Amino acid sequence: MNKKVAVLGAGSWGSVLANVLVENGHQVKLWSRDADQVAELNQKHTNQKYMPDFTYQSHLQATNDMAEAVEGASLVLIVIPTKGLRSVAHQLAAILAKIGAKPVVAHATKGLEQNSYKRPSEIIAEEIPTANRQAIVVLSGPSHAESVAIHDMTAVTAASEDLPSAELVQKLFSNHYFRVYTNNDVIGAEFGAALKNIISIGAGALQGLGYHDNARAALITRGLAEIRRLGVAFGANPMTFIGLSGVGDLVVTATSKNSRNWRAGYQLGQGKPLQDVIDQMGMVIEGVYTTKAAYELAQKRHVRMPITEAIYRVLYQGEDVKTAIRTLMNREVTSEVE
Ligand SMILES: NC(=O)C1=CN([C@@H]2O[C@H](COP(=O)(O)OP(=O)(O)OC[C@H]3O[C@@H](n4cnc5c(N)ncnc54)[C@H](O)[C@@H]3O)[C@@H](O)[C@H]2O)C=CC1
Ligand SMILES: O=C(CO)COP(=O)(O)O
Repeated sequence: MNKKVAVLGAGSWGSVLANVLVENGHQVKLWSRDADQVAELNQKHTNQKYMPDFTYQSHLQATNDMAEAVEGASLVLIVIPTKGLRSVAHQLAAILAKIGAKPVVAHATKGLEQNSYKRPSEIIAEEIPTANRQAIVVLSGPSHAESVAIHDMTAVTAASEDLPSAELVQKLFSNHYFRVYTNNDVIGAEFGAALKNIISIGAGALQGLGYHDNARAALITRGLAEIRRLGVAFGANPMTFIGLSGVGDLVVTATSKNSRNWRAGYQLGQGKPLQDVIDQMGMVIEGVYTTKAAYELAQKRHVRMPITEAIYRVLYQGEDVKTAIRTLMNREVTSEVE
């Protein structure tokens, strides 16, 4: 089954996912807004800013023209940071309406929109009318671009309310190193994906301060408890949080130096100012923004998220990381299961 696929966003994850599809024999057009990056991808098959030292398949074609990328595609996969997702979905909607196309639209974005607290699939659903798309599919799970690029064994989830659409994504992506499961819990998949970024910052900060294995395990486990609480409050299936898009993604990002969120947390733990961390990363640190959205959402819904609250105080109220940890540990003791 050879299909035409458009991938919108040529950062580390979009470009590597596009490369997987090319390796699977599909015709892929990778769109980027950056003309220089497109030229580099087409001429040298590299993407130095986002995937230094990696060489892409020579059949991977990049373009600066979104309409050219989308023409004839059965699947359009959007891999843009949450902040830019709405504007890209808006541009895509205009093109789909103009050419009268109706592809499956998937995304691999992990975050919540500032102020609206919308999940990525909600943003896409608002921007692209059903006349111009099939169901929306969420591609999520433990998957650092750097590991997928070197064919590390990877398992992820394609979540959609529409099983055939999830199965299309599953079929297009699955191969000997990349295994895709389906799931119908879009809400759970998206909350797990967004909120693990917050805990990953915390895990990095602990390591930056010199804490060890027990501290990391405690943070991951109690972090998962509050991720689940918020997700379930919005209708997620609790079981999703023990799956790939839940604990799976949490473990990979809270234990890996490949994680931008972990690296950001590590530097914060070592005392570097947040703005310097953001400026020097050169890639999106979704957790910085998701922390604010999740904190506000939890306050509105009266969901307890003590770790998220602590990280919010560090990122947005200038609290010292050590003080935040002390406050967390000195809270009144409680039952594990609530
Ligand atoms: N890097 C990874 O290993 C993984 C990343 N993700 C998620 O995928 C999403 C994208 O992440 P990365 O590829 O890592 O980001 P990145 O920082 O490497 O690249 C982002 C890309 O999006 C483009 N972009 C940003 N705003 C835009 C806008 N308004 N219009 C057009 N293009 C825009 C940038 O030019 C860049 O090409 C994030 O939500 C991230 O959490 C998910 C799984 C793995
Ligand atoms: O979501 C990811 C891996 O599954 C990527 O995490 P980072 O954004 O922390 O790099």
